Amino acid sequence: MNVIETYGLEKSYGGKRAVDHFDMHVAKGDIYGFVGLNGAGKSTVMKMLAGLSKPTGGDIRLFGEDADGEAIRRMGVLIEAPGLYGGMTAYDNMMLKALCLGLVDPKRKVDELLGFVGLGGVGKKKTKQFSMGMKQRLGLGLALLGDPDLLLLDEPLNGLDPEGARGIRELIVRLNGERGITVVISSHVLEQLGRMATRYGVIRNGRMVRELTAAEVDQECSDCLQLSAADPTRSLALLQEHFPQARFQVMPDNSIRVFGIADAAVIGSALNDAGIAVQGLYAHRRDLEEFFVGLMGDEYRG
Ligand SMILES: Nc1ncnc2c1ncn2[C@@H]1O[C@H](COP(=O)(O)OP(=O)(O)OP(=O)(O)O)[C@@H](O)[C@H]1O
Repeated sequence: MNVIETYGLEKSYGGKRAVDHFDMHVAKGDIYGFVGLNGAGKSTVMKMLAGLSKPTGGDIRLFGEDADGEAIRRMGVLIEAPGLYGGMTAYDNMMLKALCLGLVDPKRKVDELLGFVGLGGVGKKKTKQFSMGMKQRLGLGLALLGDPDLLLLDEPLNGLDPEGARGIRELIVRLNGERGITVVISSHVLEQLGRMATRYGVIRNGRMVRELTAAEVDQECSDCLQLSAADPTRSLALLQEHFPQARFQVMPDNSIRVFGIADAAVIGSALNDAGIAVQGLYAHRRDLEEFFVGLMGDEYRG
């Protein structure tokens, strides 16, 4: 079952489309890594999903139904900086929200969640004295107060050092594994995202460029051979004909990446036999960052 589906979602600000014909699919149990360059539209999408901003077009379905107040209540949200009262303790911040939500046993819930996010021992310290990592942990605790089935986390790793980012990642993985919570997380920290995401969505200029599973990303990042040859167009046609089982990608500099053939010699000799001079042929490993930067930026040519 898909927990989130959007169809042709749009948001315009003063005639400019920030989100444009945007289709998204998040399955139950996913940790969905939502990636895009600055200004691509991630926060705008998150705000619409959370019911904080009204779409100017398209539809949102949550938990298989039209997005209404009931569906939104099943969601925990951490968008931009957590809204904390700096003069209050972590406990009081949590308690205030728990009371607003009308939780049955707020004290027990607040104690349990503060322990879960690793803030059980912060005592009387005011949140304005918290480190960035502590603030994000508390933001996560606040988002969890209503026992959500779905968490929307917009840049929860922003401003965190690697240790802080790892701590938040471990909490997200536990929430997903132990409590079955579906998570949508936007982040520029691709290295951390790569260690937890089960599915990815890539947004560029307000549009979904591609959705793919972690296994598909692994495959895209697999080893390949990179080839520079005198006549790239002819080389590509020839290789596609010779090696129908392989996959090819033409790069912006007209080099060709070859996936699915380990032996460089067979490629070299196929081109040499056709009289095409090979200028370079070497093994290349594409990492997660290179893959996503290619998809997010304008240079991607698929
Ligand atoms: N309230 C607003 N009024 C006008 N334009 C807006 C508003 N909110 C967002 N935008 C514009 O919409 C576009 C998408 O912004 P958004 O904040 O959703 O991007 P983002 O992918 O979250 O970027 P970042 O990673 O920098 O947070 C940008 O061009 C932004 O300037």
